Amino acid sequence: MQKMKKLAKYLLPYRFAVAAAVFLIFLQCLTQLLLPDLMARMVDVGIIEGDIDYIYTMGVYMLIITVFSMIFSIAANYFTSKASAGFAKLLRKDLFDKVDYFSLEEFDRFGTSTLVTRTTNDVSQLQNVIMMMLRVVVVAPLTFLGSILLMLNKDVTLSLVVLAVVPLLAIFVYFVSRKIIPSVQEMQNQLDKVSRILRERLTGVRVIRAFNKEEAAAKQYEAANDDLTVVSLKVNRIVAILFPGMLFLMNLATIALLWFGSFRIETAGLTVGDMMAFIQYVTMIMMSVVMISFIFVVIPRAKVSADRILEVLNTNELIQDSENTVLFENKNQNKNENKNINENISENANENTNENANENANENANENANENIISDIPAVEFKNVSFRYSDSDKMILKDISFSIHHGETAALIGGTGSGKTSLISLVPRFYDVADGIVYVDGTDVRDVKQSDLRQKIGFVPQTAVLFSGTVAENIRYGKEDATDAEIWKALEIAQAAEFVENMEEGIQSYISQGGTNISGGQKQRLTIARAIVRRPEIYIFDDNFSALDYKTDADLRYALKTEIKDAAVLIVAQRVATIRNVSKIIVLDNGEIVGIGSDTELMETCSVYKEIVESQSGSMTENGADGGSSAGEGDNTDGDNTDGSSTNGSSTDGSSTDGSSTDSDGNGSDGDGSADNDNTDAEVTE
Ligand SMILES: Nc1ncnc2c1ncn2[C@@H]1O[C@H](COP(=O)(O)OP(=O)(O)OP(=O)(O)O)[C@@H](O)[C@H]1O
Repeated sequence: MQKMKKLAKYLLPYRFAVAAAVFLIFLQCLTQLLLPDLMARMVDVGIIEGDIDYIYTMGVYMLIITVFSMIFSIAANYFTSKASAGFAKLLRKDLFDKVDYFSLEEFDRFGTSTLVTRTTNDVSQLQNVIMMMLRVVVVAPLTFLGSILLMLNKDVTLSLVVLAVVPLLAIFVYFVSRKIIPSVQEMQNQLDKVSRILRERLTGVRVIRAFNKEEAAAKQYEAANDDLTVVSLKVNRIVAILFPGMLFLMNLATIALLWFGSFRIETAGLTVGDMMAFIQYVTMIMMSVVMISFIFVVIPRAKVSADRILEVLNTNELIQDSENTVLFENKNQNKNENKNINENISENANENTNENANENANENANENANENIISDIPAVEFKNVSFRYSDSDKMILKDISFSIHHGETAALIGGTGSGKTSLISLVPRFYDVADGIVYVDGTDVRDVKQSDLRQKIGFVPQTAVLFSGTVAENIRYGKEDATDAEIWKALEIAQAAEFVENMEEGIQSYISQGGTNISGGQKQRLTIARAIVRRPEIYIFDDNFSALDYKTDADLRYALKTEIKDAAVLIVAQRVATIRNVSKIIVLDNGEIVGIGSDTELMETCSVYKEIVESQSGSMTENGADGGSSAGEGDNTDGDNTDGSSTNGSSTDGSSTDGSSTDSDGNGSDGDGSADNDNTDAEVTE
């Protein structure tokens, strides 16, 4: 009941349409009830007594009533449609808004397919039920009671005989409908399953083709489809019993009526017209019982849909803005004040020292400021952070502490599943920590509005996601009012300007759904441009550069470095070569930080890091020895080689040879890459 109340509020704005519909259906129902009596009189007076005028008069009355009935019915349908469609519109909107604010925890819990089915199919189910209920709720009881009263008015004994069948019908309907409810629930779940498999198969079509898995995919879909068919058939079998069963009972009532009616005509003076009216009343009574029983079929379905919808609407997002959110501005103000104070202090201090020393100190300070840290308060700081997903007890991150300042770049490296993506998801507060605190600009991320927090962050997820629309529209996801010039600048930094220029309509070129008409690397670059266009204070890249060839990767990082000097950058990387020049490398192993430092430091102190480096140069050696021809591995090899020669010459002496052996594969582009990389890497070096 509580549930129904919650859903009824969506009908509230359409209460006038509902009231009008109910009133019109009521009128239609009354007109229907008048007809049998008019017909009875027509037969008894007009036909039996041969009064033609009376037949005409009654005929005209009946015609007028029927026309009115039709008008009422059409108008009622208009209002019921208006109310039910409006209800569905509001409900869909609320569902969408709700889901829009779900944190990733809720998406993980529900899954995308069921959220789609709940917002579409389940809402349509409720819409249909409302349409039907508005009619049935008025028609069924009114017809039922009206017919009984009119019948009793004509012949009480005969009425009682006929009415004896009604409880039989009611009991039959009750038992059948009880069987339907669980099957309907199961049917809805199977429908979810089919749509989930369909979605997976369709989005993964390339993988399926590449691995010749069409048959397996078809089999999996077939199995789910079969399950759905089985359970749908089960429901329909019950429905199939229900209606003939009811018709049988209705016919039984009519036979009983004719049998006993004929006696009543002989003995109690029942007229033929009344007998015919009786038959119509019985039909109307049975029809109203059928209508009510139909409710029993539809309501369980609607209940399942309502439950599924309410489950979404009643979900409390695990991540919500706290009641007393603070503004970053305050912090920044403090920060600036602190900065001013520091500047004053250093000015005073400078005045008191000798001039030469002063100049040197200033130069050093400026260099440091330009290259590295801009303010004392870290842009991102993890303090003893532990984290686990809500559906599991296993701690994915354990006691993580590190910080990144504005103007600083840090790289996160570690094996697959070591927790890199989980870690960076905590910065924009996609998830909440289990323990410890994540600070952004010195403020606990739980203390600020999520929108304020995310405004500061340019997050590029691991999987490149583009929406159907133009390149410009996709980039403007990052900044709604970005000018064309800003978009081009972002594209330039993301190394995407060239290929967008070559597209027929430049930034107005259309990207099809999911970005299927551009390459993986191009897609990735557009998502990077989308983050850059908003000029955030913090950039987070989740292993986005591995989809790029090494030259583009290096060019992009160089452009980033020169264009976004003040921002803090956190890069998740798989290819060690791409981050070896970063001064702060954070090594993650099994959810724990096992080393923080520069490449040189880590090579000496961190066995996990050394292992990662060696494993990647190891694969290089194998490639070299085997004359490996994989383009991807070739890229990697070049990368390591370049990096090795520019930063760690001694330790990667071996890779130098590997590099040349890969080049000797005749991979021209690799050769190019390494030449450019030598340059760029030197410049990227922090
Ligand atoms: N939504 C989730 N719910 C439950 N567990 C998850 C979820 N996402 C990831 N995990 C688990 O958390 C662990 C860390 O995963 P994470 O994606 O953070 O690793 P990663 O280092 O980014 O891996 P990769 O380099 O392969 O992207 C894994 O064991 C994974 O199974």
